[in-house]
Amino acid sequence: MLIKFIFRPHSLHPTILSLPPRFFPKPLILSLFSTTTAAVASVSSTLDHQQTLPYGPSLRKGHNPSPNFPLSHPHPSSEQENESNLFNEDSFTRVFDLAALRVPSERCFLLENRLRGHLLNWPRIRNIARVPGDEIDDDLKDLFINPSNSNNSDVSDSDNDPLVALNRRIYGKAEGDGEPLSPVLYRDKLARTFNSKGFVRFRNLAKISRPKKVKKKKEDGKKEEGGKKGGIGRNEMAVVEVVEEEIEGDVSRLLGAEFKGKRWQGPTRLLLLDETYADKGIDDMPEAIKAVLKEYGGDTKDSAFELVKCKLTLFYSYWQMNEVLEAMLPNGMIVPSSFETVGHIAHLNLREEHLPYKKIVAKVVLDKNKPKIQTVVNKTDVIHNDYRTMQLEILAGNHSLVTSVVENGLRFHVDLATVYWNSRLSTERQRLLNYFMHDDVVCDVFAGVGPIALAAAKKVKHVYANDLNPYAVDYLERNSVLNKLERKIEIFNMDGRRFIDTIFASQKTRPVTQVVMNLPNDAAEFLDAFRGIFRKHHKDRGYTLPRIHVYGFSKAQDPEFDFHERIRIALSEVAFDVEMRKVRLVAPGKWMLCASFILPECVAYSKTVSIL
Ligand SMILES: C[S@@+](CC[C@H](N)C(=O)[O-])C[C@H]1O[C@@H](n2cnc3c(N)ncnc32)[C@H](O)[C@@H]1O
Repeated sequence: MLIKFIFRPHSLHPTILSLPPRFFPKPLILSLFSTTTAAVASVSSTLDHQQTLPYGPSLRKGHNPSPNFPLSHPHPSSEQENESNLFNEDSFTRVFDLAALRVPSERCFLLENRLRGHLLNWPRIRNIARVPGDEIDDDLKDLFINPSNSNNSDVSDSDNDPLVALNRRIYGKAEGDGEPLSPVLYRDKLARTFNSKGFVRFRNLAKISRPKKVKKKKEDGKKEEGGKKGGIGRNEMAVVEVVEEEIEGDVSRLLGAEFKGKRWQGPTRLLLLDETYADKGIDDMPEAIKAVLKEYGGDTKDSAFELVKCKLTLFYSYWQMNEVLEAMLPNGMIVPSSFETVGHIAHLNLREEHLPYKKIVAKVVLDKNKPKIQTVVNKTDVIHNDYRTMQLEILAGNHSLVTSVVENGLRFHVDLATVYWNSRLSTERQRLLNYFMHDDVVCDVFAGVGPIALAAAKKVKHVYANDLNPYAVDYLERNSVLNKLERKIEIFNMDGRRFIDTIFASQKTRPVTQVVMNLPNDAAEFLDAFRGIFRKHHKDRGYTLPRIHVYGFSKAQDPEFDFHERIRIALSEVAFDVEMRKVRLVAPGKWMLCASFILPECVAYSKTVSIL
């Protein structure tokens, strides 16, 4: 699978960055800033520049709650660096001050529609936020909204107003408003006062009787992850908090966070307003918002509609790969923002200029693509060995290069250290498969771990597959068993030229109708092996001439013509039709091509053969 690579130079204005100075390599800091401290833009200077910043969330906006959080390893990664020490994730925490409408939960969707265009609308942030204290039990809600409905036997007869009764419980006062009881006595009193169903009504009271759960500290000291999927909540990528004054004698521990004395307003939600309204008062708000407040909120003291200030905190996990890299790589450097994947392995192709930052880049790629990606590698050299295996350096994650890939409905086990695999060719392989018919017999000369051979085996009558690399043959065998295709495929481990001779010379093999030669660097040069393959047969017996699909590279001005020429030379024959197709551009000016043709009769029955 290929994840698109977008190379684009980034140009963070240095004075508005609120990242610690050590994000930048020293020479750059010296050339761009008069002092290193200038690089640490203060919260106020960040805000000063916010007008010039792009709309939407950005690491250059908001403020870092701990701007001086030291980065343990500021500089380009060295070989010894431990992944967890490369940079401090807390440096990427940004707090944004916002305004929000606090509305009753049951109305939030209706109002979300009505206020469209005035809401925050940031990627991956829901406009409707839940905050601690926005929910209450339905039973409690009834009690507050319709006090007269209350049939709670715990409400003392003398207390006609259930709120007063509840207040008594909260403050633990004895009858006659005596001294507050100690929490222990108070709890004891509550326990005795309630019947067995009492705890059902006041679930939080039941909770406080239980010992508090000790949160497990993660080994690496990181914040806990998980929680509600895609939503906003603590320990996730973002959290919303309402900024409000402290209420004296916080009672939330007794009756749950949702009960906040007079401020309690039933189940509510926050509708996060557009960032441009952050500092505005009600009067400065657009008419649509004012209308909602007027219509539903008014001046009623108990109204749940209110304009509140809140803080939206975005953590390291919120930011996308390119945003994090942009902040860390030196100004002007092209940000590597995509990679190829093979199973759990992300395969980078870093440029020379990225190499000093390769570990940082790899860690970000890993962090941002977990759990699918478990290992990040970089290709260190061009492929130039016989087996076409890549020279890879493991940069982050687990060190296993054995992975499993699903292609064309088949599963392949591959070890990138010892065998060839290229996910970019999956479309081409699929195209080739469409060419094959049920009664075909396919011969794959350079089969690798079997992406073409096994997919063909699923469709055609029989397959002969070969590879020179013993590791590839081993995986090809395993993959044939894994996909339950071992009966339809025969596997060989020999040089391609010898394999062609073996298959066509043998009396035992079935007549081959399709030949695949996918070794683009030099497959055309193997074509001479087809000279005289039917030399021992009589032409009139009507042997099927196989269709050959051969791949090749060309850097020529006219790549099709160039490749055609090479095929003609290899077969020593000029008069035959070749279907030529450009597969893909593998490097600037270098094409991969596929030529398909029926082996000319004069070549197959030639009396002169190539020397093996
Ligand atoms: C480009 S890979 C293609 C593998 C497979 N067809 C695929 O699409 O993944 C070429 C394969 O040819 C094998 N090879 C290289 N030289 C060979 C030779 N002389 N004879 C047979 N196989 C060879 C390599 O080991 C490698 O697995």
